[in-house]
Amino acid sequence: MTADELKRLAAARALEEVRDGMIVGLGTGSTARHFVELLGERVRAGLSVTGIPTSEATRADAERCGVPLGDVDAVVRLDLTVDGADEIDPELRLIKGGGGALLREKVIASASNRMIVIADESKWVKTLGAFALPIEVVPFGIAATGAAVTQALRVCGAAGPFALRQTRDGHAFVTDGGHWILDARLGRIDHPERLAASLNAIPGVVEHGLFLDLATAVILAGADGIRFVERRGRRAEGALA
Ligand SMILES: O=C(CO)[C@H](O)[C@H](O)COP(=O)(O)O
Repeated sequence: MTADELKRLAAARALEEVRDGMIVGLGTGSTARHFVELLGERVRAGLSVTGIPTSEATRADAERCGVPLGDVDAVVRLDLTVDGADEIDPELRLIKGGGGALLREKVIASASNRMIVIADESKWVKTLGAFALPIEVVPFGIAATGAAVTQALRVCGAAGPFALRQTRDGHAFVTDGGHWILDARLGRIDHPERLAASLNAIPGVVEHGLFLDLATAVILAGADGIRFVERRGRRAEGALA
């Protein structure tokens, strides 16, 4: 099976968690897009849900698939968010933001009673950090913010180079919120909580791709089938080694 087929399998399993009347956060990326498409099929078959998209790209997908959308500015709490991830560790800590939607994804996940992450098994890692950590920053004062990020990474034992994310035509990639992204190639992140706190303390940093204590479950699709991993205590139950 291809990675894309595995992503669709994970998305299909997540659909089983959706109930009539739910307000559902719609993640961003190729795995989340499968979920939106499958949700659209269920809506056409009579399911009633209100979707809250985490990006303009997902909004367009949801509209194309006929998923009814709510007003994010009027929603206080969501029942469930289903989203993809770039890396997932055994404590269900995540790196997200490969698609550049980390800020809205985190806002929506934080306001959700449950966050289910859907992924093919290649996203499961023992230690976070092989995937470059996205750090969303305001363009204003970028040199000073960059220096503060360098210092934060060093203090947290995660020193590594970072680069401004660019579009194919060489311009700075601009997020839906009008910010830029620094992608930090750290190799491994031994202390994600410490690094998250240090980055959060930098005024020019809007958000970062470390999603800690947010995912309540992960649906991993692999060659051996689907694994539903739930986070009950510190370490997830049913986790891979
Ligand atoms: O965080 C994200 C977007 O900001 C995505 O969920 C993450 O990049 C995974 O993407 P994909 O499902 O395409 O592998």
